[in-house]
This record gives sequence, structure tokens and C-alpha cells, in this order.
Amino acid sequence: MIMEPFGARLRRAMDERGPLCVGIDPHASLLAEWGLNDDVAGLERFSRTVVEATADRVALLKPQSAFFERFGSRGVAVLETTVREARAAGALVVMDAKRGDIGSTMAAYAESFLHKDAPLFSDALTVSPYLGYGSLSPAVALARESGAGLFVLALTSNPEGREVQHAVRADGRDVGATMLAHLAAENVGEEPLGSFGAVVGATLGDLSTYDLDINGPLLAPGVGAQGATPADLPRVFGSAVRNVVPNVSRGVLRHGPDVVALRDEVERFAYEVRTAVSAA
Ligand SMILES: O=c1ccn([C@@H]2O[C@H](COP(=O)(O)O)[C@@H](O)[C@H]2O)c(=O)[nH]1
Repeated sequence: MIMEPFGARLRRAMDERGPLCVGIDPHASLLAEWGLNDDVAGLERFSRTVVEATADRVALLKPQSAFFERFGSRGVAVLETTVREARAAGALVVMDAKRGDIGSTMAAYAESFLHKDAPLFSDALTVSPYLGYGSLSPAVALARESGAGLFVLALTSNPEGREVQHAVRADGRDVGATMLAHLAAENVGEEPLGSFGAVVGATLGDLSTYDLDINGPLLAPGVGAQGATPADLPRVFGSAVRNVVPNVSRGVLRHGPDVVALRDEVERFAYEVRTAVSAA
């Protein structure tokens, strides 16, 4: 069965559930705060709890692959279960693995996360374009075939990103703007929303010099622990704010392991995001 394109599925989820992405980031410090051991059993309990608390109510869940990979194959097995259970409970899943390599290797990364029969198949994948946007072509092609999406790192939330992303090219455009232009080209004519999104940090202040109108989703990490708030979103994203899905990881997760407390925090962020976006 051919799956509806990711952009259309995400638009519907954002409209029905509100535009919020919750991160599944099992930091060792959070496992300790939750009274769990820093081992595979702790990882499994943490991830199950986040899925139980959030997957039936948020548009997007974003497992951070690094925190699972650090436990080796058993951690990756927990990641597979987490993705499967989150999707079964109704959330879309973006795998935050930030893959990027020469095209021939990129094809294998794409198979790992975007082939519909892959054990880690996810609705979308974060990818790094810093081996050249064209190196991502195999992932773009497979995402189209599978009804999946990509989130391309364009303007990341960390201050160190500037030395690469703000570098100005010979044509006068900076690297981040160039990535946004590539994505706009991928999404031409797609309705209601293209499947090729950008990662643009909510921490970055006024982005009015960038054309964020890529007809695709803007995944905006940085809300919560990194200091941005939902109220910042209209100022940062301007008229593109309707397509923004802010991500909160530690800002929600530090309220666990109590499921009700996690849900309350998700509802609070969702309400604040909705209020900020509808006032814009
Ligand atoms: O520019 C980026 C891209 C990705 N991230 C990821 O988002 C979460 C943020 O976690 P918080 O706890 O809400 O700070 C994390 O998984 C990062 O790897 C990002 O922060 N910035």
C-alpha cells in the first residue's frame, strides 16, 4: 500500500493535535533523575514511559538515536520497539540520526530508516547536507517512494553552527539560505505541505533575512532547555510560523517518570505554542 506523503500526514497531525514535537532523549542524567539505571532496562523503561505519556497526543515524536546507539545492538533494539510503539499509538516519528555521507553511502543510510520494510522505518529522518545537498539525493528519492520525509539541517540551534551555516558563498547567499532554497525546490507544487523540511533553531532570534517559506515543515529545536520559549516563535519565524513544529526534549522529560506530570507538561507547551501561533 502506498503511504500518503509525510507532509500531508504531518499537516493533518499538526492541525488535529497541535504543532509540537517531543524528543525522546534518554540522557544518563535523566535516567538517574527518573530513578532508573543507566542500562538497557532503564533505557527501555524510559522510552516506554515517554511513548505511553505522549504518543496519543503529540503530532511528532523525535527519538534521538545517539542515546540508544550508546548501548550497542540492544539499545538499537529498544529504538526499534520505541519507533514501532510510537507509530502504533498514532504519533508520527522523526528519527533524529543526522545522517549524511557521500551519495553511495547515503543510499544505505536511507535504506536503514526510510525503506518501508526496514526495522527502523520512521516517518522522517534528520539529515546533514554538509557533504553537499546533492549527496542527499538517494534519501530524497527513497523518501518520495516510501511516503516519508526528511528534515535537513539548515540553521541549527547551537551557536557553533554559524561558522558553517552563515558562511557566504560566491553568489552572496549564505549556506543556510542555500539549503532552504534547495528544500523549497523539492516542495514545489506539493499540497497541503511538502515532505522536505528544514531544521531551524528556535534559539536564533530574528530570521527575517532568510526565506523560510519552503512549503515544507520547519522543525525548531531549542525550546525549553536551550532557552527559547513558545512565545519567541512568531518573532523568529515571522509568517512561516504556521509551518513550524517546535521540539522540546529535556523541557518535558525532566517532569518524568510520572505519566500525568509528563502529560501536563506536554499540554502546557502545546497550549503555549497554539496561543503564540494563533496570535501571529
Ligand atoms: O539544531 C539542532 C538540531 C537538533 N537538535 C536536537 O534536538 C534535541 C533538543 O533537545 P533539548 O533537550 O530540548 O535541548 C536534541 O535531541 C538535539 O540533538 C538540536 O537541539 N538542535
